[in-house]
Amino acid sequence: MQSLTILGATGSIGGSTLEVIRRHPERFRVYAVTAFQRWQALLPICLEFKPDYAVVGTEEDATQLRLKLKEQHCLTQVLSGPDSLVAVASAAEVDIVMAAIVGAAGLPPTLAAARAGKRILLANKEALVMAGPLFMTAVREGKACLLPIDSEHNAIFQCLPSEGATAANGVRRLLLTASGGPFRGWDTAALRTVTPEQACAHPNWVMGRKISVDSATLMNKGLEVIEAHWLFGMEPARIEVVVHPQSVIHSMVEYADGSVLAQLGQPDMRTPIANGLAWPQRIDSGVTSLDFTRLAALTFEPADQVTFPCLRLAYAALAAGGSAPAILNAANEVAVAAFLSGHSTFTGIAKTVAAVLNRLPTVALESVAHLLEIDRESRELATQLLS
Ligand SMILES: NC(=O)C1=CN([C@@H]2O[C@H](COP(=O)(O)OP(=O)(O)OC[C@H]3O[C@@H](n4cnc5c(N)ncnc54)[C@H](OP(=O)(O)O)[C@@H]3O)[C@@H](O)[C@H]2O)C=CC1
Ligand SMILES: CC(=O)[C@@H](O)[C@H](O)COP(=O)(O)O
Ligand SMILES: [Mn+2]
Repeated sequence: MQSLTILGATGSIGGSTLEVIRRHPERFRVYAVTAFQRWQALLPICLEFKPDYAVVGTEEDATQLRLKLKEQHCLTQVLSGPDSLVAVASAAEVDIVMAAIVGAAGLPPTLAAARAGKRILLANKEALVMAGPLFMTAVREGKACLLPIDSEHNAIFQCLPSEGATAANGVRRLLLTASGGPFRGWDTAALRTVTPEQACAHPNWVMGRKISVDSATLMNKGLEVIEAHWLFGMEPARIEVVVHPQSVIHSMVEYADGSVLAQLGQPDMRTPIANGLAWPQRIDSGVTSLDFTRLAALTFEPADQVTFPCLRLAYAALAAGGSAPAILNAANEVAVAAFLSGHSTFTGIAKTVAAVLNRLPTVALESVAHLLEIDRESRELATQLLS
């Protein structure tokens, strides 16, 4: 029996994780679940999975949740705040941590899980993008087992030899597939007036609002290029993006002999989640088979980095190195939040990210404290530019 902490249990990835775990009560028990503001959504999760701990954002919300749980005779203890996230991610009782908080808020508990040597199922790509070398050092030093959950990276992980991606084992390039998002084929003029609802209507995947907007700007693919660089130790020039609107092929690895290995499947996150939970074994995820006789054509095209400059900005930040990916990520988080709350335009996202990257110097990352200071500064500048 393996014991699991689910960071971000009330989100889209959190929900899919619980669906897979529900099928395997003999294999997994839930040690802790966390949410931020939606403590009401944590209540039924606690009642069903009976975790030892539940963590919410504030002590006020914790009091409310405690009351409701007591009424139902549920023994789950309720904690609050960022330190409690770190505690449940690194507790000795925990074997596996699902890192599914959205954004930079997920970094401290995920880093704590790495230092504590846990099996980390990494969905929270922003943590790796902002902290790349610091995070990978923590994984190495903590002897953690880092498994990618992001569908593209999980696909690549499945297509790579067990020693990973290096030129020495004959890997020529990694090919990340991109759906192109809901605005594929649109021009910049049309993008100026799109609404959050349009941007969140992903053609193939049902996901949280922040990642849905990132998919629409192609920043998601940019973050994924940086994520692939750190996960697989692959140089940026050998990480390519190809638009594949059907999202059936989740990514590919090309080898020196010209072979291309691809992972295919339904666009359903329960597949990579089950892969991470059971690796190196395979378990039922609840995902149905692909019916090849009913699949329409699988098509491919280049990404439009002129209309969607975020992908280009991410490649540039990766090339610049040091603090640039953290600045890119922080500015993007602020700009996406402004767009989602109606305070900025869709095209304003790329403009804000570019402006913040232009104004702040790229420096070497010295420590996590230094990184968090850069994150704070970048958010401050992005907020100023948007006001
Ligand atoms: N959804 C998907 O299919 C995929 C997602 N990912 C990545 O996984 C991560 C999660 O995405 P997704 O599930 O879609 O996101 P959601 O918005 O659906 O869920 C986010 C979760 O994080 C919690 N949360 C939000 N802000 C904070 C905070 N400041 N402190 C603590 N917890 C917080 C939320 O709590 P509350 O509910 O209380 O707000 C919720 O549990 C992202 O990094 C995303 O890029 C990667 C690949 C696919
Ligand atoms: C499910 C997943 O991993 C998302 O990151 C998804 O890939 C988004 O799709 P696009 O960014 O390709 O539109
Ligand atoms: Mn992805």
